[in-house]
Amino acid sequence: MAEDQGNPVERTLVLLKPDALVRGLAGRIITRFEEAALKIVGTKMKWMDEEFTRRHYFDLEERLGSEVYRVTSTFMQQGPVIALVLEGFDAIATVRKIVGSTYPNQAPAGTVRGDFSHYSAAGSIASGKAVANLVHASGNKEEAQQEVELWFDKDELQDYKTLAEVYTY
Ligand SMILES: Nc1ncnc2c1ncn2[C@@H]1O[C@H](COP(=O)(O)OP(=O)(O)OP(=O)(O)O)[C@@H](O)[C@H]1O
Repeated sequence: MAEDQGNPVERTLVLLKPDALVRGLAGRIITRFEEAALKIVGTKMKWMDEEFTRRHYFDLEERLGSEVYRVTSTFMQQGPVIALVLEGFDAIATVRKIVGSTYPNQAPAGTVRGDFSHYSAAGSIASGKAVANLVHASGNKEEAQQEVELWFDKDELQDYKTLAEVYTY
């Protein structure tokens, strides 16, 4: 895969957050990405600690304040996460579209967050909790590159062809 009408092949990072795993939704969420012909090129399971959470969400405190950072950091360390690197045309925007907006109560039906969750920022922060929104997905090119590098060594990423690439593109 090189380019599709000007759309470049991109790699993006997805985390299935602890709420996705404890609810047994990992397989169903991964299926949504596979159904959209996104290719899994890297995967691992990790229980994040404070230091790694800070590295992943390095700008969250500055962007959204210390309370949001505190609840999000606690939430992300409640259980293991599954990290995926997905590859495809326009993968960064495509994955964000499949995932839906940050606050599940605003995410349309048909998106992962809209279908499997319903929390709002206001309700969550009022009860001292993070927005349990099941997935993290890189927001833009720069973030995707930083996050893939943070989570994966080069030799942990695989190069192979899917049937869609062989037969469709
Ligand atoms: N107001 C809030 N109250 C509680 N938790 C919040 C709030 N805003 C954001 N969060 C948590 O912080 C995470 C990071 O927020 P960010 O603005 O980066 O959204 P996002 O890019 O959609 O989410 P993510 O980075 O997890 O993909 C959110 O996914 C959510 O879990």
